[in-house]
Amino acid sequence: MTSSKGLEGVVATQSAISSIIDDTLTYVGYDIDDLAVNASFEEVIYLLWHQRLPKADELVELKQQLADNMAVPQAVLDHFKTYDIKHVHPMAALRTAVSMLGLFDEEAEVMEPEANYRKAIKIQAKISTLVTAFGRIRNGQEPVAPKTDLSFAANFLYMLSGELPEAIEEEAFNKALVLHADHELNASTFTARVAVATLSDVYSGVTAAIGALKGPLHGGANEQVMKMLTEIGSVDNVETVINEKLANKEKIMGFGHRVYRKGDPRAKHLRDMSQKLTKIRGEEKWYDMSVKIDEIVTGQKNLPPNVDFYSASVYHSLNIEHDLFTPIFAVSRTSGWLAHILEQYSNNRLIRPRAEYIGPGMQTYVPVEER
Ligand SMILES: CC(=O)SCCNC(=O)CCNC(=O)[C@H](O)C(C)(C)COP(=O)(O)OP(=O)(O)OC[C@H]1O[C@@H](n2cnc3c(N)ncnc32)[C@H](O)[C@@H]1OP(=O)(O)O
Ligand SMILES: O=C([O-])CC(=O)C(=O)O
Repeated sequence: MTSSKGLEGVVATQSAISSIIDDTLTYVGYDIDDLAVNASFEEVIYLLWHQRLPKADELVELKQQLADNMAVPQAVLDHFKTYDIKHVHPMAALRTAVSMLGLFDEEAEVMEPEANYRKAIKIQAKISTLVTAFGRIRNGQEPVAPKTDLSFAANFLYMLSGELPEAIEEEAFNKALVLHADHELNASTFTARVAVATLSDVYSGVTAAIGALKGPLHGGANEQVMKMLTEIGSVDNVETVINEKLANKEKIMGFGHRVYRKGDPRAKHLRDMSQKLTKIRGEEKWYDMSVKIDEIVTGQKNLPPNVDFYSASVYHSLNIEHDLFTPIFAVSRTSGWLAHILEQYSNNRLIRPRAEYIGPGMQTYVPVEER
């Protein structure tokens, strides 16, 4: 038995949700370049969950269902006040909060497809409320109730800041949500599928996925990108700092990918938004620094930026606190996780690979006093 480290190149399941072929990403056959320019996040949610775009009335219905389900139990919000919130990573808080949501859902253990679909709506609707409420409560502010006539993207920004977003902010945030929604069998989606393939419940699947997304080699990289940009501080410092990191064999966050070779097709959309938004904010340095880092890393290492690189300066330009970047990724990717969870249930088999054993051969037990 031989193993593939990190399961590289292993095809572990079939899926009709998204595909990456020759560096082209599609959701249900729609090119991400097309969706990024034209689709609302709500349409993408429907697309991923139903494997087709919604008709007008179906979209209205989904928006209404999401709006109707945004409130979270007060006890879950109160839980944010039971620990030292300023010293807790928001992804850790989100992981626990989503798990807690399951405790208040009387259908949590009901495994009928209709009940699982209802849970998908509830989780997708409530995750925005959780992230924005966390962001406010830790700053001593009260959570802001959603405005049900706003889009998913606008509502998130409204609930976070308490102010209605400008059109360009809503457009940029919607695009970011669309771009992050699904990505074939990435680590967190795989985690979700493994969890529910035991026929565990939907909340367990999403909670497990949040834990996997949190790490800096996956979704956590966007926060680390902003940390790096902040540490570098100015365009003049880029060359020295990046060359030193490369010489020390340090990984540059936001670069490289297990699957893409020529480049991540999502990055250019985020790059364009970063350019636009940093200019509007009068903070072009974040974009300029990012471009220079990109030139060096891509030029020297042939490692193009991934989705996490330019999203950092986009979110920063939307006045979002840096440790909320990964929770925002989770808000979007929840749509993909849920699509994969529903797909896994619909044609389930336990996921249980093998390990190539490399430990000692057969040994004989020796009592503790004789060792
Ligand atoms: C949404 C997402 O999850 S996108 C990915 C987000 N993560 C990051 O941006 C973190 C930085 N990137 C990385 O760590 C990696 O590129 C990953 C985790 C994305 C992919 O990892 P893998 O496919 O396992 O590649 P692996 O880590 O083995 O790297 C292969 C080689 O490229 C190098 N490399 C890969 N990424 C980077 C990087 N960002 N900076 C510098 N070198 C890198 C490795 O050091 C390794 O070099 P070596 O062969 O000389 O040892
Ligand atoms: O697919 C991956 O390995 C990581 C990634 O880009 C994503 O999850 O969006």
